Amino acid sequence: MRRATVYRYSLPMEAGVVLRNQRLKTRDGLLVSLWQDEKTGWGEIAPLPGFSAEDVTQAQEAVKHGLSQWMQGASLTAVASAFSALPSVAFGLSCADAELRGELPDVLSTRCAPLCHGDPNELYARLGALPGDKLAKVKVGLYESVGDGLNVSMLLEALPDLRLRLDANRSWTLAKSEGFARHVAPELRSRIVFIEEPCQTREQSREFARATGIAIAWDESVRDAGFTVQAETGLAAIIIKPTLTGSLNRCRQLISQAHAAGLEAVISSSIESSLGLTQLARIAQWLTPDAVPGLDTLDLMQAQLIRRWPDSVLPVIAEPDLEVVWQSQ
Ligand SMILES: O=C(O)CCC(=O)C1=CC=C[C@@H](O)[C@@H]1C(=O)O
Ligand SMILES: [Mg+2]
Repeated sequence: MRRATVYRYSLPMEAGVVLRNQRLKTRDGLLVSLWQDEKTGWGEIAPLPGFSAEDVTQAQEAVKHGLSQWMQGASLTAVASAFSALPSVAFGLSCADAELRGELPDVLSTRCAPLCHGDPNELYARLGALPGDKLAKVKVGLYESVGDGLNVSMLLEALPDLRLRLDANRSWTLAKSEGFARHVAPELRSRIVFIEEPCQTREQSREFARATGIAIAWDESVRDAGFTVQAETGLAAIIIKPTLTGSLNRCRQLISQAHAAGLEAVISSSIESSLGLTQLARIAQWLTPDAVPGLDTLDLMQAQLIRRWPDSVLPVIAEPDLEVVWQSQ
């Protein structure tokens, strides 16, 4: 016996969440809940506006189609993998599949690299209180690159055991990236674990790494057509955002390729709800246990969905309060 339900959600975001120049007032997506032989599996399908090619309506049509095939006996692993052109659908269905098959371990560590923002005193206190290896992430490239350099230096000087990941989202010209580096003393640079996509082109980012000795990581590039995982001088990591990438199998393939090339593979959020984030934390613990994932995005939302992120005080919306948009017969 098989049963499937698809829910649609719309979660209010904190005011001021801006993604690629677009204000995100609500985070909209789908949840699937599957049942087979006394087992349940959940998955979240949440195309990210400005990043995903598909939108929620397209995803919903595809999910209904895929789940109808599953109801008729198709393997969900195969159904999920067939949606390579709709990565959010492939990822969500493959998570539900992995839960149904008992493949996705339950162990959940909430350790992730905190995103640095807000009042500097509060931030220093928060970072100072991080247990063990202190690793955090700073977004750069939104304002003047010189200011970014000064800010990053201040943080590294204030907390001598802090290491930082930076993310510029391809926003700098080479000249701007040089402006940043000029204000980060060479002795501080080794504590920048990497900077994600500093420049507008990959070639400029490589040049930045060569000129400054600061390691880089590919994020957007991983989703570019024709991208292949390769070791390169100055390249430390690839960032994998499963909702934008595809099925768990596709993510596992990228992770293995990265590890074989001596690169770190970092699982990162595409601003999923607490349900998707807890699954990403479990995936990270399972497939990339040595890399701290980038999952500090729950507080951008005003509520959690179905499963609670340990320690979060945000209210949780339960299953009966969700809108059902499709159910198997
Ligand atoms: O990677 C993380 O630590 C958190 C996720 C994160 O930074 C992002 C998620 C989604 C869209 C982006 O604005 C941003 C990124 O650029 O990596
Ligand atoms: Mg990034």
